Amino acid sequence: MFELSIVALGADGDGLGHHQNETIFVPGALPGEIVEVERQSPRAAALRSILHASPARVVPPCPLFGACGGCTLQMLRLDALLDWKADRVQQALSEAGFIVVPEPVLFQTAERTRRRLDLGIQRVPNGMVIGLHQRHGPPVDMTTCHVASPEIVALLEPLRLVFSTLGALTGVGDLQINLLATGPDLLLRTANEPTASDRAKLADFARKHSIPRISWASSARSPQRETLAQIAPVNQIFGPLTVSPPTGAFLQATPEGENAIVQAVLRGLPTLNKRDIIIELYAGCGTLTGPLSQKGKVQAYEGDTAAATALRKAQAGHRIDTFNRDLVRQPLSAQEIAKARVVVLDPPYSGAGPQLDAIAASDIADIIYVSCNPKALVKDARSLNKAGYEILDLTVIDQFLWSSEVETVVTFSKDRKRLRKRYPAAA
Ligand SMILES: C[S@@+](CC[C@H](N)C(=O)[O-])C[C@H]1O[C@@H](n2cnc3c(N)ncnc32)[C@H](O)[C@@H]1O
Repeated sequence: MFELSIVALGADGDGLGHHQNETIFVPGALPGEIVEVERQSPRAAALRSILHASPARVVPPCPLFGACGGCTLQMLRLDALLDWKADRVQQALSEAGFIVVPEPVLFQTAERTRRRLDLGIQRVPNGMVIGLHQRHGPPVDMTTCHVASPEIVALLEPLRLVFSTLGALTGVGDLQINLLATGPDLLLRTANEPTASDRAKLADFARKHSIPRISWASSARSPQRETLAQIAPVNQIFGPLTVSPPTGAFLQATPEGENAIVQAVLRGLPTLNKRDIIIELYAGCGTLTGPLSQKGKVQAYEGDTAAATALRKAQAGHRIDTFNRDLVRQPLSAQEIAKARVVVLDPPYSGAGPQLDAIAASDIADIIYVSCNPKALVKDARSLNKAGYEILDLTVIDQFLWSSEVETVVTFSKDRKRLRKRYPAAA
């Protein structure tokens, strides 16, 4: 056991201190605290007692705190959490080489509004556990939750009961819940295929609880999905678009978080006329495509075939052309990009990879980048910095309360007029 001064939070939200020239991570400790810890591994220690507490420390509101892996930062005041997320993003952009990083517009989602959850399922001797996984451990039964929408939490007990009767669920499984405009859309993953009796039970369950669709996929992460029951249409609204998303589709975590992202993207657009082309990369089912189509002609690119098909089906009558294209194997070339007035991209966690090089080389004036990973943002933003772009607008969004996840919308520009207007003192 030894004493440690916590000087910062690491990228995963663990307290970070230095001991005998080594950096040690302490889950549960906050910057400014002096703590007593016990070493668990060369780089990690367990918090044993707090000798001096941070003024930002609060009593975690959820009784599952400490067991459930979902809200590891619930001991931190929410405003301090948002400040930490904003600092991380600003530091990431400085690290990428930007000398001027504007103060971000900040947004934090409300409690109990999460509409998308990936839960673990585990059969136990006296029933079925459904919940978020412990850090590096099994799922913890989600008997209550301070982040998930109450509609989702209310469904968990009936799901435990029906799951405990399924032949396909002999051990562990996964459940993805997307709360769409039309109701909960469920995707169950198990190692074994559902039996005929499982299918009948889940169809009954769908009818009884007004669940529009329940689908199944193999735990082997196969892309193949099977609809077990569909009792009503499945839709989601993205601005002027009504899309029927495929089961398990990507959806922004909260409705307010989605709106904050959309508003930040629209704010980043240059003045457009009707003929101007907006190239949108990593479009998913159209979260941004719908609102963008009210501003210009959108060419939307998405790698997932099911998502691109759903978006294409919804595009009729709107200024949208959807393309199913893998942007790692076949990135848009600099010449293709140069046809647009602006590029909007919302890449996956790993960042934009080779696609970013072509964007940087295209010399397009304005780029709006939506990021869900500050580390990937550093790498991608560095290429844009080297290519001469500056930051016009920055928004930081916390839609994963009490976790280390953070979303960012950055508008990069080379348009001297826009930049002069934004930074008149520098002109
Ligand atoms: C963060 S999501 C954003 C989706 C959408 N913009 C939204 O807000 O709902 C990233 C998207 O990138 C897509 N994607 C991942 N890898 C890709 C690739 N190599 N090529 C094209 N799209 C890809 C995913 O299928 C997913 O829809």
